[in-house]
Amino acid sequence: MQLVGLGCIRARRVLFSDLHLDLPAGQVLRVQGANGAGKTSLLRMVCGLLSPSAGEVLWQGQPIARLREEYGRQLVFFGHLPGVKPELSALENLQLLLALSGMRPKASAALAALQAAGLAGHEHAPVRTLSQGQRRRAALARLVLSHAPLWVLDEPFNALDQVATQWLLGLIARHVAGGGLVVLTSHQSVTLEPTVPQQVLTL
Ligand SMILES: Nc1ncnc2c1ncn2[C@@H]1O[C@H](COP(=O)(O)OP(=O)(O)OP(=O)(O)O)[C@@H](O)[C@H]1O
Repeated sequence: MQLVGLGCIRARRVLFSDLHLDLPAGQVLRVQGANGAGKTSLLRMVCGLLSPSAGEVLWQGQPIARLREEYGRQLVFFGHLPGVKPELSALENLQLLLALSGMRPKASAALAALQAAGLAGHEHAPVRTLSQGQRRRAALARLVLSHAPLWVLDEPFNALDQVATQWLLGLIARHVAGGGLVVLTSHQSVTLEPTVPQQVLTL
């Protein structure tokens, strides 16, 4: 992925401009900065959810604005809010999230992903009955099954305990080792495994 001369103006305020970055596969880009610096705005641009004020995002050499749905299938976006439906169970939510990205895994695989996310015993409970951290674990479980090469994760460690944090760090390390690309923000001082190639962008 390349960011080419990317600029962002929101509410008449320039958040960043002329941002150039080369992001080869097999690494993590960690975006950091103060509240309101523009981290989420940048992540939304990377996903094609927000149009840049200037410049463009290239994926495999092509502007993402031209790739549209084809690009959407190549990425997983995990936003600030976990995006799970409270009335559905953890299993149903996971199956729904995967179906939206064109995947129909067997129930056994989805159950195994939830168990890997530490939700054994909660697979069939409505998500509204789960804690904040458990809800986020349920939403993050899709990363276990996803084949998308690009993960865009906005504050993925929020509300996660130590065990879940280590689990997610392991998932990220495995994804990157397999040639995936991860763009994430985090206010927590979470340390990626030392083997994970990392770039840091401060806005
Ligand atoms: N929908 C919107 N319309 C107009 N301005 C917005 C909108 N969303 C965010 N902004 C403004 O853009 C700026 C950057 O917001 P953004 O969410 O990208 O920051 P952030 O770095 O992710 O912050 P935080 O660390 O608090 O999550 C803020 O000043 C915010 O007020």
